[in-house]
Amino acid sequence: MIVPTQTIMVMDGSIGQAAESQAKAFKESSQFGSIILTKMDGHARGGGAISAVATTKTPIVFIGTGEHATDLEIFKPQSFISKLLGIGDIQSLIEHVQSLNLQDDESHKKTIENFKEGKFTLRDFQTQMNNFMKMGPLTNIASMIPGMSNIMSQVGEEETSSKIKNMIYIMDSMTTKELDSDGRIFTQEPERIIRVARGAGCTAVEVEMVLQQQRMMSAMAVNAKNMGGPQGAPGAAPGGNNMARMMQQAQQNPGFMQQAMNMFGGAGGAGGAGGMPDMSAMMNNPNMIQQAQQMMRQNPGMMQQAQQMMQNPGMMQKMMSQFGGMGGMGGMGN
Ligand SMILES: Nc1nc2c(ncn2[C@@H]2O[C@H](COP(=O)(O)OP(=O)(O)OP(=O)(O)O)[C@@H](O)[C@H]2O)c(=O)[nH]1
Repeated sequence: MIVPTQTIMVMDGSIGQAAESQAKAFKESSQFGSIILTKMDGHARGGGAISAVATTKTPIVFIGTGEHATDLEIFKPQSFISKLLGIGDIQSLIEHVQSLNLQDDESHKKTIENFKEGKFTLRDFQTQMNNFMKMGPLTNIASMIPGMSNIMSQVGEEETSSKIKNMIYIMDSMTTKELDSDGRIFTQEPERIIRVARGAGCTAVEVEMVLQQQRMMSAMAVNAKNMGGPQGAPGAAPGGNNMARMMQQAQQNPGFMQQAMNMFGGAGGAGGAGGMPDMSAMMNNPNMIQQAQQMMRQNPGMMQQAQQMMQNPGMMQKMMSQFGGMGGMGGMGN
């Protein structure tokens, strides 16, 4: 004979307002002592659970975030409410980024250094993409960032992560010399693009997309440097406080995230997941978001141009055929 010491009600996070009546009925029949709210990894935000908790006066103890037994997390009211209100879960994001210990990562340090000097090489791009993949399932990350979960739901986890992986394969197929360059070497010797495409098992256009994105990032780096900015301030090492400050800024202006994502392609178009490297850089460089914001304010045309470029495959081809004389996106930000 089993004598349970604790009865738990497991409730699907997507149940909505039916949560109240269901919880009430269960409470009356089985007097449960706590609640587990499942499927919080999906689109559901679990708003109905609030009324379930209120009517039954029973706490939520865990949330389910996946299909495995290990995908149970301790329920954190603050995170839950932030997500419910769509303002992102800054605290979890900070903890997550900190848990990666990027400040001890040599290539990450080098990227930050380069960026401060107004440089952003293909290797920096590769580092950023790899870091982004290290952060775990993208939908989990997206749900922590204000305004980003909507965008992710348009593009989809699988599509986004496979695009990022493709970009990584492309950069993995580059030589040391190419990676450490600003990318112009590909403009001067276009046959390199063909070689990389063959190595990565993709088309030359896809390689050119990667190069184009790196050019945009590098234009940002140049702009950031020209504008000066506070990055030279002593103690401005990437870390908790700066992170918090940076994310606060993002939170105050959630539209910016969306703009940034749109700028690099958003849904549709071969540029699809292009927003990712940018997001990653922003998350890892506390000053970047500020500077990017400033830059876009000063140069609103850039955003439009970039958007058009990414959404128009014909334009890509035209650019491809013009290789030689092309200053590319890099010139645009100046
Ligand atoms: N993504 C995700 N899937 C979940 C979560 N919790 C449960 N699932 C999946 O949802 C499906 C249904 O889960 P069950 O535990 O069988 O649900 P149940 O309420 O006992 O179902 P019945 O016995 O049919 O009433 C399974 O495929 C689970 O793996 C979660 O938190 N996230």
